[in-house]
Amino acid sequence: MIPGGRDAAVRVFGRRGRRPPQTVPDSGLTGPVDIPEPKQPDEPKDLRSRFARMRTSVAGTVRGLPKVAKLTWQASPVLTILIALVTVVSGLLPTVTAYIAKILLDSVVAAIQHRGTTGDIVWITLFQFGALAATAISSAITTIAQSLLQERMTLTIRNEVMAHASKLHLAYFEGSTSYDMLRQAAQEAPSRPLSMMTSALGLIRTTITFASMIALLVSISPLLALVSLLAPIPAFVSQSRYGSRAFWLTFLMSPIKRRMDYLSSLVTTDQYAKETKLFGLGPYFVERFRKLGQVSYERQRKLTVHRNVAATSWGLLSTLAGSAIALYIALEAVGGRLTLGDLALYTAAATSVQTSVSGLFTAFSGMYENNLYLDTLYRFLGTEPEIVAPARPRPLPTTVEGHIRFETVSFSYPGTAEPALHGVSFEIRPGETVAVVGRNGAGKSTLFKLLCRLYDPTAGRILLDGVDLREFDPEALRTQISAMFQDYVTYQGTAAENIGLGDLDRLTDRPHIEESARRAGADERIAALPEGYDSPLGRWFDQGVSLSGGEWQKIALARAFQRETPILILDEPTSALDAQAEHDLFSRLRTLSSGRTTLYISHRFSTVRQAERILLLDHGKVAEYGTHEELMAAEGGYAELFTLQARAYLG
Ligand SMILES: Nc1ncnc2c1ncn2[C@@H]1O[C@H](COP(=O)(O)OP(=O)(O)OP(=O)(O)O)[C@@H](O)[C@H]1O
Repeated sequence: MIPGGRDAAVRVFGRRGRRPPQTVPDSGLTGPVDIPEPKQPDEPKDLRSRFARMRTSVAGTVRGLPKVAKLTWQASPVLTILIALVTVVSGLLPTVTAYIAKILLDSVVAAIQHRGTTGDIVWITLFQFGALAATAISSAITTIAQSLLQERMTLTIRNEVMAHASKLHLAYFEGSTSYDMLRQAAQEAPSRPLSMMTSALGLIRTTITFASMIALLVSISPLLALVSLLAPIPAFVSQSRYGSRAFWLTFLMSPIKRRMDYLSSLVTTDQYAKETKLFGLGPYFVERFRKLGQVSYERQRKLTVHRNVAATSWGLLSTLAGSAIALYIALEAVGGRLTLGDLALYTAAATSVQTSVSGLFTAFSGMYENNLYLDTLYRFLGTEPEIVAPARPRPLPTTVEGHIRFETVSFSYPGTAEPALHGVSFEIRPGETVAVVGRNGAGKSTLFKLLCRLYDPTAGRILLDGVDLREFDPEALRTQISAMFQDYVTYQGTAAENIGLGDLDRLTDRPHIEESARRAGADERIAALPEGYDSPLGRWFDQGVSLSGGEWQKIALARAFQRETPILILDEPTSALDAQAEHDLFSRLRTLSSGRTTLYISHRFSTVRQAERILLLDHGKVAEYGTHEELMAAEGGYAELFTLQARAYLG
């Protein structure tokens, strides 16, 4: 679902539109390509609210500055000081240059009229050279400092984004709005603080130029100063308006861009290539991508054209004012009220004030636009992880026994009405092995996720050795659990790394890794690889070995066995294993799980019956719980499913 999908659909088709909202597909795979955007905050229409909004955005932008300055300082104090010094100097240079030009012209006139010497002219030219050289050097320093800062700041921010993302709760990654925010923070935001800083420094530099120039202008003609001041305002207004629209479009485009990225990955990633080819989906996906791209381009085109046409039209007003000023000065010179040097100075000053004012506005609207992106970054960085340690976490017992108790646990995934678990109560004694069974969607994996505290129950509680899981530090709790999930990860690394990552403390402990591989039944295959445990797995490597599905599953199992914990959780551990490998694993599991509380999910009843107790879930509720014999004798749901499968085997 895109954020506000249903509302958005209503906006597109109307309340009693051509199609009922629920039939509007927003996956991007079929249906209209003009995927509606989430609602953009309304543009204020009347002057008063526009002014109020401007005040808010100025305040917001200014408030954003200290954070950015801090980031820049953190990235490099030396470069920050350097760039600040150069800014002040380069702010003054245009005024100095203009003043030197005036003196030079006046000296030339004086020399012509035999009131001065050529020596004066040489000196002034030397000064002029100095000022021009300083301008060139300061601009070079700015470029160098900026690109170095850019590198460092991008690294700092990407680090922060990664560090924060690694702390966030699982549900955050599963919501589409938060996913968009994460995408913005990871891709757009890293370059923004420096742009913001550059704009802010530009603002300071321009202010210095502006103040010194205006001082010159006011002393000669206040009217001239006023006209130069007012002319560029319209250009600013249009800039700030389109700046915010550009942000919204990039942000809002996320849903459409996300679908484009997905379509592109369907065609360009090895993972999907087989199916895409078999079903002949390639050209279809390419065509969908093209259509979505067209919509995205059209929206971007409209904005770019409007933004630039408006800016240029308003900018013409400023040009007109500039020409009027030039005429005024020229007439004054003809009238003999100004010297030739004054004429040069005023022309330079007036032009400079005008460019400064529009520069000020441009810098400010740049800051405003960057600030909107930064807001997203800060909002992301400000998102509190929902699964956190309590203020005073209870220390884990020195030996965790693995006594698990669910007390009327209910759970609904965020944004869903239907509970995935409903009033679930059961108990597992320390060291016991329990198989969890049930139809697809019954809530089995959810149960495991709650036990690992990837989510917290909506109601009820889960106890480990008599203590509510929420009283422990979740990270400490997870060190007590080894788990293999249904959708395990296949790391693009060596076989040893793939297993070693299961226990960071023993990442390079080769004998232990080999033992874990033996436990999972992966050792023979790894030994047969070209470089044994050091063989790279996966296609990212030139010499990477492609493993079969079952072989990968054994590696993932070995990773789970790498940790020696009191609780072992396996979500369909043998779904990809052959019959022999499955049999071997379950034979070993008896030894492997001795003294550990073990839970596994399986749809194969031959393995399920080997568990000490069996928990049957049905529509998120505990339907049956007991030994195989008890449940068979009860002739309930378990007995029915068991017989169904057994009969199929016996023909
Ligand atoms: N991340 C999620 N967000 C929202 N709903 C979810 C999420 N994961 C699972 N669900 C829903 O919760 C219910 C239980 O899912 P769960 O994965 O626990 O089922 P399961 O019993 O493990 O199924 P299977 O045997 O197919 O693996 C399902 O109806 C599913 O649609």
